[in-house]
Amino acid sequence: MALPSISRLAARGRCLTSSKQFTVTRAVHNRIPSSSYSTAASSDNVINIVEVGPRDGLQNESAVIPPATKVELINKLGRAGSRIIEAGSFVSPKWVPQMAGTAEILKKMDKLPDVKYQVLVPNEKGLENLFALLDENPDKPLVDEIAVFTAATDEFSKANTNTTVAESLEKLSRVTRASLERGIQVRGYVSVVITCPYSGKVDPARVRDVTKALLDMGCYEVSLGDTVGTGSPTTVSRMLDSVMSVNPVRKLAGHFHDTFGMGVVNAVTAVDAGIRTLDSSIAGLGGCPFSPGATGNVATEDIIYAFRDSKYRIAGDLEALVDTGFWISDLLKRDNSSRVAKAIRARRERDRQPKAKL
Ligand SMILES: CC(C)(COP(=O)([O-])OP(=O)([O-])OC[C@H]1O[C@@H](n2cnc3c(N)ncnc32)[C@H](O)[C@@H]1OP(=O)([O-])[O-])[C@@H](O)C(=O)NCCC(=O)NCCSC(=O)C[C@@](C)(O)CC(=O)[O-]
Repeated sequence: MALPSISRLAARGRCLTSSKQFTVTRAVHNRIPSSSYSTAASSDNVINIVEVGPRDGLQNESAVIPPATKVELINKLGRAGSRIIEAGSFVSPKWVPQMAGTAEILKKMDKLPDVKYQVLVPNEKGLENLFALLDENPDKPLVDEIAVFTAATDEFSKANTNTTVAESLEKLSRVTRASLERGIQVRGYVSVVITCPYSGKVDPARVRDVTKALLDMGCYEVSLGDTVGTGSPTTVSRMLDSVMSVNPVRKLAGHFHDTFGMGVVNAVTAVDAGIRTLDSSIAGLGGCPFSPGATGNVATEDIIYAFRDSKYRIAGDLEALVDTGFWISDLLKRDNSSRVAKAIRARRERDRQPKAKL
């Protein structure tokens, strides 16, 4: 990916990132009673959560979800303390019909000043559509960043975006450059970092190299996706050792699906390895349309609970997030996949029972 101006643009992207550091206000703290939050992203004790529920969580739902519901979900998450929200995607509606209304959602959602909103963009067409929307709405900064995505295997990349990995990196370098030129920072995803649903076990060296290509083209961070959710602490550690041998850990994030119930332990493994950004989905919503059998992301509620009473600080009001998770699960008529949310609801019900007289 040796495009001449990429490293210069990457440097600009980094400056943008630091100029966008958010200031914590008393009002924000007041809204987040159950956990403290600092935006000092360099602090070793802060874990950032990227809430992917409105995008990764909803993209696989077969029933049409009205845009107003998606807007309300995004607003509820922001009010419950989520600080980075993936709000939708500018992918082809023929490929992922559920994401078709993203432009309308961005226009209608509340854009909270202390929340960073990102959208997924697969190619130049998607970026053109996003730029057209931004041009039509010059007074409202609708998004803070985009996310581009590729995979560690050609087989998955073909199924997901109709390109090989090499072709996709070439396309994404153009998308990244154009986005950075417009002052919009870019996050990258690598899918199938442990197992590919089409070709099996994935060589960690492939993940290492694709991650490096995304960082070299100017992504400020790369999220490592266990798309299928087969990872365990051993395989995740092995993959991270390889990726971290050439890529700075502070530019990596963990994105774990919970198919085998390993989402939380894999997230803890990633944090132990030095990663400080985790992707998760409210109520564990989700699944990738091109990863048959995979379930949703690890639940946001479970991640927040896992680090409670630890040295780490994570933004988010757990009780409000539990309410949001049950609200959306009930609307979608699906089971809430968060064990923590279920336990908290059971505790609330017990607390409501009249106490037996001694
Ligand atoms: C990349 C493409 C578009 C290539 O799809 P393609 O069919 O090869 O595209 P094309 O360039 O040949 O264009 C075909 C038609 O689609 C249109 N088109 C082309 N691009 C767009 C666009 N952006 N928005 C709207 N329309 C578009 C284009 O204009 C044309 O329209 P026509 O001339 O036939 O009327 C397609 O494969 C696609 O949209 N794939 C998206 C797949 C997807 O969204 N997957 C889920 C997200 S990734 C994920 O979930 C994993 C992640 C990130 O969460 C991490 C993890 O867990 O691993």
